[in-house]
Amino acid sequence: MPTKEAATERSPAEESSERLPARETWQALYRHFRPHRGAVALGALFTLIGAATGVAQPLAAMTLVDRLGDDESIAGILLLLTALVVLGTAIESVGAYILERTAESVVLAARRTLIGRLLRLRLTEVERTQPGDLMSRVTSDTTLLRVVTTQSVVSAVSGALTFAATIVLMGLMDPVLLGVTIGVIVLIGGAVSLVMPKIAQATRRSQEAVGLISTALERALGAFRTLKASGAEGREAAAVQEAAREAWRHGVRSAKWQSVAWSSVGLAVQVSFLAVLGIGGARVASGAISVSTLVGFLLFLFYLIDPVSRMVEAASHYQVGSAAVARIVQAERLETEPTAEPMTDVARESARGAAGPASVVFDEVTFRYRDDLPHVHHGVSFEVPGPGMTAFVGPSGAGKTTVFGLVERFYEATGGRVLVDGEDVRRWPLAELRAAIGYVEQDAPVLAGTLRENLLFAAPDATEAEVRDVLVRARLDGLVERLPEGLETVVGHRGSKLSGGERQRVAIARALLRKPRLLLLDEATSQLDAVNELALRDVITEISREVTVLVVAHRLSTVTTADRIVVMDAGKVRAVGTHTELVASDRLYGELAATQFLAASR
Ligand SMILES: Nc1ncnc2c1ncn2[C@@H]1O[C@H](COP(=O)(O)OP(=O)(O)OP(=O)(O)O)[C@@H](O)[C@H]1O
Repeated sequence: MPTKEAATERSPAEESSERLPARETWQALYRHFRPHRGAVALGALFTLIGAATGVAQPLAAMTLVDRLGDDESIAGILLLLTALVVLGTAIESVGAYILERTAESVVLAARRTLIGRLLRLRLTEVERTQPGDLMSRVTSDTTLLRVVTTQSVVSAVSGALTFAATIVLMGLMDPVLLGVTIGVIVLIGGAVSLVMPKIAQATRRSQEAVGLISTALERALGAFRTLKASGAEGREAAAVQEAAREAWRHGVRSAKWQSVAWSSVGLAVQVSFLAVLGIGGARVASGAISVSTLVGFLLFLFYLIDPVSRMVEAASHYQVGSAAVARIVQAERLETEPTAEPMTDVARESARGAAGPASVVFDEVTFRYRDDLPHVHHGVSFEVPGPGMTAFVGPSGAGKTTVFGLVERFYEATGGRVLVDGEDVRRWPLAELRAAIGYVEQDAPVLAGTLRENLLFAAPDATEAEVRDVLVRARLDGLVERLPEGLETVVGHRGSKLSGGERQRVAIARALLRKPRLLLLDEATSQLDAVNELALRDVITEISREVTVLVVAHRLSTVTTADRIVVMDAGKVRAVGTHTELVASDRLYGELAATQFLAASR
């Protein structure tokens, strides 16, 4: 089922239905081939030597036939033929191994580049794509590069060379028969060239469908409980199966055209054989050529199957590869975040920790998530000097979480300025900015893996003592003690084996372990029981004496003690003050407080 984004935007999957111009396809394929050209050349050399021994075989066979006619011994020539076969096979198999190995290296390099880029993508780019489709580009499309950048290059080159050599030898034997052969091959070759673009098109569609399978599966498995609770297994399975069927349909279409191309090679040779047999027979009868020449020519003709098939194969692999490379190029073109930015003085000082708790200033910030969407922030301004706790409250959709997204520079303000430590976040090196911040997202994501991996995720160098300390502070020590495997307990996909409250505490512990100068908590304690919530509130209050803490809260009871409360409504700041001040001065806050305290007293 299409999501809101999918309905309004062009995903890379949709873009990939457009073909990459031929020149760009060549360039992209060459980029993948270039680092391995040495290995491919070596593989090609072995293949060529192997093929050369193959070319020598008909010559040896001709000599054998002549000797048979002259009643001479054939033992020597038989030995030579056997040696040629064994040597040719051995050399060719070494060449094949080198090429296969190189092919794997091409795939590895393409995957590494893609993975490196994907994890550095801008959030906006990820939001407008389908993760499943991106995954299939890394896993499935890259595998289609393996053949085209190695085996096909060699096949094309060695095929063309052996084809030329064979044609020359055939021409020397009998130009008339060669003319007949070439005539048939050109006719059938012309037909094959019409088929080639169909292979590319079918492959492209098939790969797009593979992307859809991943997307549909990711959607279903990512919300597995909801899927089951909604009784949607059948419908979702049908959607995935439909995508699988689509992949099959186009895969079969590609296979059909490929088999048409390949069987045309056989057809060309068979037809040539019949033509050569007919015309050659007449020429033998008229004494124009000898029997051995005709036999040799016919052997060469069958030998021609190999180079011609190689060239056809290379051409059809090129079509498959060009479809895959177009999808890879589209993924590579998605915008990434900057990595190496120069450090400004303020950033450098802050990074050293010299600046203590961070300050945050929003100066007339305007923001919208996409150009086609309305603004979410309409001139948001507030100042948060560190340390202390500042709470953001207001109706759902007011733009509170968006404040955090802009501080982390997940998104860039469309107008105004966001300052951290007095420095515009756009002038901060991203890594340094984020190193100063601990962030607990609204739905407290926990990653698959162990509890320890989750805690160390944001601070891989934390010591055991620091981990233990944070466990106590986040009230997780009891849980860890209860679990037979303690910190090594596997928490399941997105922490599905933990309770909602436990997930939140893990997320808080993870953020604390980072020792941030600025802590962003988005509804971080909403799922905790009263006792744990109170305890963690105390911990956070204590932390806020040294660190700047920003919290988004729906339950006002959790933020009444905040040093400062920013009331947001419809993308604007309507008031800033303490709880007591706001109850007296701001109507919206007063209403929120009244409703919530009423609710609490029921
Ligand atoms: N990634 C996004 N892409 C497009 N629109 C978004 C995105 N995230 C949020 N929005 C929209 O921006 C507006 C503000 O969202 P935001 O999450 O900042 O609100 P909030 O005040 O934190 O709400 P809540 O209290 O419900 O969490 C909402 O209308 C929301 O639909």
